[in-house]
Amino acid sequence: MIQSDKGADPPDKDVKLSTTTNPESGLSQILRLVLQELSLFYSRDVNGVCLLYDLLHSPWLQALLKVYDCLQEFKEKKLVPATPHAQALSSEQIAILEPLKVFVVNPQILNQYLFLPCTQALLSAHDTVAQKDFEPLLPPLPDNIPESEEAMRIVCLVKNQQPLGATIKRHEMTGDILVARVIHGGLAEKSGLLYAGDKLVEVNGVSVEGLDPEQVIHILAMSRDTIMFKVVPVSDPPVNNQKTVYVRAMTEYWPQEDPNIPCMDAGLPFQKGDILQIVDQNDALWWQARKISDLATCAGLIPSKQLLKRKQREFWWSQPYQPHTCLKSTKFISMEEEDDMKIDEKCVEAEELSEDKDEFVGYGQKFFIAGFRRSMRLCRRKSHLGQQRASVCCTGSCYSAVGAPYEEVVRYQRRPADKHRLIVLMGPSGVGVNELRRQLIEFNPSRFQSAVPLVLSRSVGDEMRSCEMHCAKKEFLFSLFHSCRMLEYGEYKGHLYGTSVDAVQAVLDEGKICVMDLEPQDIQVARTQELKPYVIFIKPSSLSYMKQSRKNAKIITDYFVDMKFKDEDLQEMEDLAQKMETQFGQFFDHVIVNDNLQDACAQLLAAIQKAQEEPQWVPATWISSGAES
Ligand SMILES: Nc1ncnc2c1ncn2[C@@H]1O[C@H](COP(=O)(O)OP(=O)(O)OP(=O)(O)O)[C@@H](O)[C@H]1O
Repeated sequence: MIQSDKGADPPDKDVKLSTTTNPESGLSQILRLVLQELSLFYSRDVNGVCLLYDLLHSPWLQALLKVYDCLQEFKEKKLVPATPHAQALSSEQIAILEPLKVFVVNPQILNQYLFLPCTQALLSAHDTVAQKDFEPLLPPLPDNIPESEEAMRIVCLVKNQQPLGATIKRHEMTGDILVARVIHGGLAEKSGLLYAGDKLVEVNGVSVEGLDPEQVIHILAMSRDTIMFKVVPVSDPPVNNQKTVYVRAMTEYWPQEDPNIPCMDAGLPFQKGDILQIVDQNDALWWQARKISDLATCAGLIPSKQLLKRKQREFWWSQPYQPHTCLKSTKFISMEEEDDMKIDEKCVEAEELSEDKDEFVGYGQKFFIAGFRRSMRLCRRKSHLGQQRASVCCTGSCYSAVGAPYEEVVRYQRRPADKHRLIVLMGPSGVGVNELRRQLIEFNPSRFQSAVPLVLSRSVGDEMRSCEMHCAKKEFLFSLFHSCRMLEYGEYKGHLYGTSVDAVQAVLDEGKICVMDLEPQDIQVARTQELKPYVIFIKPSSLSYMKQSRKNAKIITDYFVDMKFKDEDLQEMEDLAQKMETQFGQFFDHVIVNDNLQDACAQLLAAIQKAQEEPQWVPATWISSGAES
């Protein structure tokens, strides 16, 4: 009754299925064997054997067994009905089975099976398809179809909750109304009957000749249960044989604010960092995509990479002139400039007064965490070096990485033998980045570690003794800046220091997880195949909660050390966090709100575990084909 359309064989994963569906081991084969066996008894006229022989030869049983075999064999394939009345057949069979219970081995099982509601429903559905008994009834085709209309196609779509998923346009020269695009996952695409380029002749029986697209849309909006199109099919329907790609949105897009989108309602809004599945890139200007958080829905229109870049450029030119650090000349710091870069003296003085408090005690021992000083992030921010580095490292890579609107991504799962991913913590000053890092390392020092920074050897003095730092010569430090091997750098107590890629690698080589904090503008240097950083943004909680929870917390400001948070500090923290999210949110793999410190620590541990053990979206350029999951 049900036949295959001779589709492709089921995939390898269905090995079990394919062995059980071998016709040779199917029910038909069993029946053949039984018949052979019975024929031996037939001549001896064993009681009831004749009856059984006839029963097994009956066409209804043959047909039912064939249904069973087909269902087994073509579970994965497109099915077509082989008989128009499976239901009647099953009732007939139930009636015949009843008096034959004595002869047929276990007829009750077949009986029960046929009575199951799901079997009944299946047979009913089968018959509906076989008899083409669809609702609603289509109006009959007119008898007098002129010769010239032979190439027309009548398409009837039943309206449901789904969008129609097609856009129309008027041909500039001919004025014809054409299907402009068919959106993936919409009603039109699922019907397989409408294609971009089809010319609309009638909608719901109304000729569209001379109408505006808006008027056609109005007719469509008025239709109730069904929409009937009469179309002249496009001679060469477009074929989408492009591979589906996944991208991370590096910018945001709001169709409602874009007057150039061909159809606002079909637009897909997205935010920085959203992962998009791009299903159609046939149009050079407008791609079709879905968010991976919503793959079941109809796709939407998004600007293509080229179009979005153009929009970005236009936006850039429309803004008032602002000097860009990337445009500054590339030069290195002279000794005099080094002196100019001295940290705020008041800050140094205050820090030195509180020197002892920079030591952390774990398990009853003095415990120095490499690169960890509470004042470091503040000092780094005060440094002029950040700008210098921007000019060193931005040649080429800066614009392309920051400016690319979409970044192709793939799923990556770290294999147990691979090095750990670098964990980068980021957040506004005072939010608790160092506190969380400290707690993490203290919790499990054999698993988590910071990278040991380098410091200019000539400047190491007594005041640096409490920090774990490696001394380096100026030429060496600068060669690292030059080659972008310095992840971050700044001043500490007036001394030039930096954390190199090699310092991170040294931690990773020990099989540990390297945890470091970075300023958002430094993230590009760390985003390499080598380090595969996982960026966790630490976000402040609500102002009211912060006022309560940070009552006894201490911060370092420009002028004071170990000062209590003032309301304006908390407000500043919130504003800065917002700016960071707006500007750099696309780089955040995970966000933790630092409400309760213990909760935040637990979340941090869980996030790090996920980063190392579970598949994550990473830039495609980080992954060689062998490593992709
Ligand atoms: N969830 C929290 N609840 C209460 N206090 C907290 C919490 N998180 C951090 N703190 C406290 O807030 C103060 C500032 O934290 P921390 O030094 O870690 O900030 P930071 O983000 O590293 O900023 P900076 O680098 O400028 O010092 C510390 O006293 C810390 O103990």
